[in-house]
Amino acid sequence: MDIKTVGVVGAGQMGNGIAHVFALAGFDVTMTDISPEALTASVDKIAANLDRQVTREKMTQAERDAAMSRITTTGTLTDLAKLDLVIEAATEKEAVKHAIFAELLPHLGEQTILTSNTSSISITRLASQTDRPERFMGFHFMNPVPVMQLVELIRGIATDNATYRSLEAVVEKLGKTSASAEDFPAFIVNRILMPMINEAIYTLYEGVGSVQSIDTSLKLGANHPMGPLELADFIGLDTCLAIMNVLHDGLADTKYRPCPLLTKYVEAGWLGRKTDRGFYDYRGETPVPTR
Ligand SMILES: CC(=O)CC(=O)SCCNC(=O)CCNC(=O)[C@H](O)C(C)(C)COP(=O)(O)OP(=O)(O)OC[C@H]1O[C@@H](n2cnc3c(N)ncnc32)[C@H](O)[C@@H]1OP(=O)(O)O
Ligand SMILES: NC(=O)C1=CN([C@@H]2O[C@H](COP(=O)(O)OP(=O)(O)OC[C@H]3O[C@@H](n4cnc5c(N)ncnc54)[C@H](OP(=O)(O)O)[C@@H]3O)[C@@H](O)[C@H]2O)C=CC1
Repeated sequence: MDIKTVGVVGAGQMGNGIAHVFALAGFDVTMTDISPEALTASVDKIAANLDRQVTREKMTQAERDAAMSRITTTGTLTDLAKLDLVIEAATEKEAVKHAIFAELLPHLGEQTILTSNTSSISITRLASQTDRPERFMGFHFMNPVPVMQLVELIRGIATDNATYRSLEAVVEKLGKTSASAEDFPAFIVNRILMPMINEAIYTLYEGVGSVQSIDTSLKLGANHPMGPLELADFIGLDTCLAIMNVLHDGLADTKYRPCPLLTKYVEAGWLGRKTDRGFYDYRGETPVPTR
């Protein structure tokens, strides 16, 4: 299927990055969110990111304006129903995703490909709740979407080849690289990355190092662009905890036990950058470690 029109559900950090790269690649994008404020903030963020790319001469003003003109927003989820491709990028909670699909499905175009940007949840289980498991896939972008090269493609048990090939072609058109992952908890990137982040939080919890020493160690000792605690704040601690819970429940191995300190931060509502506080406090001019 030749995909031209794309719907994005959820205008958080991933939704806005996804809309950004699709609009820039020439797709018409419609975004929706339950929060009108999130939609406005998302469009502002895309505009600011594109402006920076113009300033740094990565694109022309005309390309920036054309990309912005391809993005529309709506508060009505069913406005996305007749598009070629829908990408669900709402909060990492299975019940939220099911509710979105349940509302959308009665209106969804027969040929529309439905995908989820989930970081960890079973694609087969999500697909089984829809009327189109053969045209349902995991379509996993990395954060920040405009910068990261990889997109994981995850087939559910029933996904057909035509759907897989359509999404492979879309990734190519975005100028990104796809990697195929089987449908097991957290797929490839997060199966490996998230236990590393969780272990960094245990290292903090057990007093082996401070926030600063743990992040400095991995940045300068392993050449990671961000320390694991800085990265956890960047991803969102609620998302990190949700992924660890999927790994723990899905693989039934205690090595995936979420660190109690991670749970405590989430319970406090300290979710990282998006709430201005996590392992660092972002309310001042420079981030200050909270432990
Ligand atoms: C949880 C999941 O399900 C899966 C995941 O996504 S896991 C998370 C994966 N992501 C990572 O591991 C990110 C690790 N961090 C990094 O790679 C880097 O720190 C970074 C790319 C985010 C920033 O790099 P940096 O060198 O410190 O910053 P900086 O020089 O300011 O930025 C580099 C470029 O990225 C752009 N950029 C940085 N942050 C951005 C953002 N949030 N949105 C858009 N563009 C951004 C900058 O504009 C700059 O672009 P140009 O090269 O065109 O000028
Ligand atoms: N953060 C990351 O690094 C990555 C995340 N992902 C995945 O992408 C998805 C989104 O994550 P992320 O962008 O970080 O999360 P955010 O918390 O930044 O954004 C989620 C957005 O979805 C909105 N939302 C919640 N319920 C609904 C609904 N029923 N309909 C429409 N919108 C809704 C939220 O609104 P409100 O705030 O009002 O609840 C919020 O604006 C998750 O599945 C996550 O696992 C994938 C790759 C990387």
